Amino acid sequence: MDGGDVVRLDGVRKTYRRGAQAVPALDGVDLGFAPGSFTAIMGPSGSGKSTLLQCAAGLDRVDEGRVLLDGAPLHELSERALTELRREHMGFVFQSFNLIPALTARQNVELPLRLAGTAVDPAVIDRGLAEVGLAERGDHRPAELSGGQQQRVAIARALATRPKVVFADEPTGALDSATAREVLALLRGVVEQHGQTVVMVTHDPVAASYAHRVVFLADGRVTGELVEPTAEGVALRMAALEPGRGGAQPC
Ligand SMILES: Nc1ncnc2c1ncn2[C@@H]1O[C@H](COP(=O)(O)OP(=O)(O)OP(=O)(O)O)[C@@H](O)[C@H]1O
Repeated sequence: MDGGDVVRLDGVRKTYRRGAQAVPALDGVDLGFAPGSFTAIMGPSGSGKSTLLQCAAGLDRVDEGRVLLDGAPLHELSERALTELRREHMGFVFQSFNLIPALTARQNVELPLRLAGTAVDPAVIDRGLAEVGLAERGDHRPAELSGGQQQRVAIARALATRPKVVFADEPTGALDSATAREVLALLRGVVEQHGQTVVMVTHDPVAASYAHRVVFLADGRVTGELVEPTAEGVALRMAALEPGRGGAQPC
């Protein structure tokens, strides 16, 4: 981690209120994502993974600390400036694809460019669809595509503006394992071919093994990381973070 990180979190704290109760979701997180890196965020349920992604993307405000995108402090920007910055420099991929049902695959991929007021070059959209293996499917609506194909459209859409960083929240959570592997290989390929930066939250050790690095969270803190992870190595770390989930422990 250094000053060249695309995204940096420094001393980030975030506490939610549930009635009179304070729920600390992030409890002093220092983390950087280097250009061209693919990072998986893992941890037990409630450990703060989604909150970390939301804060890193400026979708949620931090209580303490700083979030920097290419050195620009997100926490100091107005909502309007944040929205514009997200449109231009961030891509998002979700578990449930979040495509617009009434639009074709091509129109879905074009959407971030249109929202950002950028001219749409049909050749660029063709290339984007071809890159995700959907050159022939541009005119199909989401309902006419399989789950894996829909997620490929979502990846092409996330990359349309050539963003600095793509945030993926459980991108394979709704896919069968063979399709999930294809989508993950595609994501890793994108990182390697275009030097894109991807930050992915996942529960799945196999999904995490496609990343260059896995960061483990527990109780809102970073508890460790694995570089060039294997699925087995990740599963072992997760078992240590989730006592009682392995089945061997007495009830
Ligand atoms: N909007 C909210 N209001 C109140 N508490 C919240 C809110 N969002 C998250 N929390 C709490 O903050 C903590 C961290 O939640 P978060 O969703 O970031 O965890 P997570 O690791 O993504 O969990 P999961 O794997 O179950 O999705 C949890 O205790 C959660 O209940």
